[in-house]
Amino acid sequence: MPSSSAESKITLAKTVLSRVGSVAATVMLVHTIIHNYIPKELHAYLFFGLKNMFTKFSNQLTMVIDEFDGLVNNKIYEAATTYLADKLSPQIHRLKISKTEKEKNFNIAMERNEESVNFDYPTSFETITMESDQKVMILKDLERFMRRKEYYRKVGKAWKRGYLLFGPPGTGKSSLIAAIANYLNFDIYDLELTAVTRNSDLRKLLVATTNKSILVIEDIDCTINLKANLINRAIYVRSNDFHQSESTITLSGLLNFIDELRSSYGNERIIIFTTNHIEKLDPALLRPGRMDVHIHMAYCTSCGFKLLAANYLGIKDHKFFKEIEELIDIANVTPAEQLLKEHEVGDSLKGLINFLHKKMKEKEEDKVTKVEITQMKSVDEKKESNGNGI
Ligand SMILES: Nc1ncnc2c1ncn2[C@@H]1O[C@H](COP(=O)(O)OP(=O)(O)OP(=O)(O)O)[C@@H](O)[C@H]1O
Repeated sequence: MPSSSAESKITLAKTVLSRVGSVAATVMLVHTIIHNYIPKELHAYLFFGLKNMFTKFSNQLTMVIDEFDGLVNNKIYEAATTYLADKLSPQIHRLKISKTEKEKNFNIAMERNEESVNFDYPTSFETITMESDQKVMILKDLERFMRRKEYYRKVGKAWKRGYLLFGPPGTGKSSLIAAIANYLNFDIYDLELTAVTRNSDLRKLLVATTNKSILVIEDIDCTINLKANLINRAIYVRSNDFHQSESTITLSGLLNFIDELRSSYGNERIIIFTTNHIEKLDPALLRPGRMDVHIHMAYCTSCGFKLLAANYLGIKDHKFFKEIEELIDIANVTPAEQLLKEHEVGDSLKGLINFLHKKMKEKEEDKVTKVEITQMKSVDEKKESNGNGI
């Protein structure tokens, strides 16, 4: 026979289940009434009211202080981080704050739930492999730019410089940006344009950046639809409407952004665009005054390989060098990553030789496929023209 305490537990469980059932039925009924009898336009207000009613019973209040207000820095966030800087470690991203009626102070509890990101990027001009003439040219240009504050003021131009880095993937464009930042001791602002939806937000972004900064827009050809934007640009210029609401960043918005950057005086700023396809860019973007210096990052040459081997492996010569140098000039590759795959110098170089042979084979196969496609096309065209001729 069940004991009386077991019986009371079963009764309690039944009561709880029946209450849950009736609450669920009520919720369903309310939901159906709202959807069937109340105009759609009033739904949002009604749900807002219900939500407010229920949150009155909650014992939690979530206060969110965002780092940015839109794209501009939020001063409250800055004040909060300054205040908390000496109280918290950088790994802490969530705080629980409480104060009971009897206590005088606020209690702050910490939650560790996010990884910190290491922004220490050790690339320098010493570790970048590129033609030495090109490296010297870039360094001279940067130094001249830094020296010329007075000159820019005198000629009435803003103290800015635009660089375009172009070349195949993996040829060191991002590494060169890091090297420039390290050399000048500038901050890098990586502008993720796909996250910016309006031209006006670009302007806010510009205001939010500090001096001594490098604004980077990577893969510019992929970021904005240049064809669509050419059309947008025409509309923009014709209507001369600076307040039109675009849903995406347009080429005209981007050009205005660069021009505004170039006309704001005082602070030294560098803007760098990168692309794997320079031929896709609008000439308006490339002209001097917008992009002053165009830097071609090419595939590694035998000379570049020697520099890379000296930097990465600490060697100036090796029995495998001859074979590598012969292959590398025709293989069109970027071998930096390959050299770091193995611990032993010999293994690294052997790995690179295998990689170069593989690339050469792929190139040959690619060539054969292309020839076959061209032959098939010409046969088809012949057939078509014969057919038409009948
Ligand atoms: N010229 C180079 N000198 C030194 N390291 C290089 C060079 N080119 C590539 N690397 C190395 O190869 C890797 C890829 O380079 P990086 O990301 O800079 O290329 P990228 O041109 O920006 O590529 P993507 O166009 O795909 O963004 C990095 O680890 C980098 O250190």
